[in-house]
Amino acid sequence: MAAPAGSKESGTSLGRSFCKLCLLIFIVFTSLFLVCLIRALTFENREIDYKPCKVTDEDYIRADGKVVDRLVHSLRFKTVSTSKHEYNRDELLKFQFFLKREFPTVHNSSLVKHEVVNGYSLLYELPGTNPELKPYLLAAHLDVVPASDEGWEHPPFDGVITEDGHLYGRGTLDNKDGVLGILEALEFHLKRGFKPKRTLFVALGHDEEVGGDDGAAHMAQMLKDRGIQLEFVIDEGMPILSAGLPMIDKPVAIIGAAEKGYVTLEFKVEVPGGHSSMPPPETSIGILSKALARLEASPHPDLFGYGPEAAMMEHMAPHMSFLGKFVMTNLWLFGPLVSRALASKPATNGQVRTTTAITVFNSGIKDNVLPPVATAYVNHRIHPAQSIQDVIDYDKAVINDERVQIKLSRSVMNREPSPISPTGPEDFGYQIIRSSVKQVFPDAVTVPGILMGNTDTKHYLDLTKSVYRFLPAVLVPEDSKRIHGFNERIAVQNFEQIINFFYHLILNADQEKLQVLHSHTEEL
Ligand SMILES: CCCCCCCC/C=C\CCCCCCCC(=O)N[C@@H](CCCCN)C(=O)O
Ligand SMILES: [Zn+2]
Ligand SMILES: [Zn+2]
Repeated sequence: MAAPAGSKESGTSLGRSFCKLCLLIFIVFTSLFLVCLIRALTFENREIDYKPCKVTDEDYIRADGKVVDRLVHSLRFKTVSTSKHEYNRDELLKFQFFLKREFPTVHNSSLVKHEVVNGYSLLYELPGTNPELKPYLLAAHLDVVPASDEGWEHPPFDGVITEDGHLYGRGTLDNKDGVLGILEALEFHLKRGFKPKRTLFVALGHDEEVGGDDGAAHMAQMLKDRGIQLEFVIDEGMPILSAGLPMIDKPVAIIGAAEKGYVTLEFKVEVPGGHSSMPPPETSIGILSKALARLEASPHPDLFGYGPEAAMMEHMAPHMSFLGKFVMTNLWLFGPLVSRALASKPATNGQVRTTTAITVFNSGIKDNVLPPVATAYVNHRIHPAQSIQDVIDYDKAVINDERVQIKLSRSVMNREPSPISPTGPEDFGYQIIRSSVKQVFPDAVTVPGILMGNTDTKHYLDLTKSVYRFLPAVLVPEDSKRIHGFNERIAVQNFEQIINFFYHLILNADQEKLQVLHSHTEEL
């Protein structure tokens, strides 16, 4: 017969049950710990380091007065794009003539074919001596987003260099650093008699910030019409993060093997107008504002592990502290923790979900008139695991108000997320970029990742599967606010590194095939 509740016997059996539970919990946690420990200890670093090009001290380009002056002068051209087909044509032409004057070897060498495309984009071809080798393409863009002096420590188009060695200006990070970096490296190569074995293209678009339809799209079509397929493309993209990533204290070069999708949705509320002395309970502004507030309060789902972000963290594992390796080689268990860490900052939240940014709100006629229409634009950057339709369906469900009309904005080029480019040990383009990073930034860890922004590479996807978005600007996550924001700036010393990255990339890409330096798997 069961002992009555509260008697001595029931207390003993309760104690026994509690001990069994504690033992079970201990066994489960110990087993989990042992599984994680074994995985961390046996994690195989599959990276292979390849033999980089041989360089000597003369092969290093110094950002001397003239080099820096060229970048400073470039920033002063207000090559601003405002909307599709709307960009400053006069400033683009002035910039174009400046580049022709400042890079005479690039523009006059018999080794270089140079074309002006659709009036303002610049396409260069350096035919290789070995036609068997597939060409590659270096891309950048000449245009910038708008900027006014307000909010800037130094006027955005003055090109001021501060005492701590930072050059301030619109375009220093996005993307005149890329344009001048490529041209400085190419001019240096050509002056030293460089003749490529592998054909090299350089494509400088003039309207990337408004979709690239007039620039990169035309250059891509020209290459397609010539029957050209590319070994790889590298364009602006992710940076080298010198800090800000969990459990790693080395600089991390994130090579964008994919880029998120892009969709801007128009939200509209139309109601009868009228006299503001007899208002309804909610005006069009009130209805739309509440709907948008619901959108901001309901972030799109966390999709950590459904895109390249998990591989990015796993590639960091061999370079982390033991705790970091313990966590990053066991994302099956710690993934939610890592994704929460990434989601905690605007600069890294875009790695784990589709982001939502309310960027435009228009409404109102006069202070005593009820507004008949309220309109807002919301810009989403779409995680590779979602589609434009998924985003629209989610927003509709969150807003859940028939009075709010939702439609695709026609003023911009909406895009699904890109395919994910190969980043394996044998993938030529990815490994060439890795090798070049290591030659200029020997302490940096290189990992594949996803670019949250968008680039002209969407126009080159038919020419190769190997598309990478990377530029070795050395940043911390907080610097992301400077891109398209106030006080965009680059350290002059970092610009010198960018030039040398492209110098080494051009040499490394000119190899016929990868030559293994050593494989980490041999170290185990
Ligand atoms: C663990 C990952 C941490 C990530 C931290 C990243 C910090 C961000 C630093 C650099 C990002 C550079 C982005 C430059 C590429 C974006 C270029 C751009 O502005 N593109 C425009 C194109 C608009 C086209 C119109 N449809 C854009 O994306 O808005
Ligand atoms: Zn850009
Ligand atoms: Zn931009």
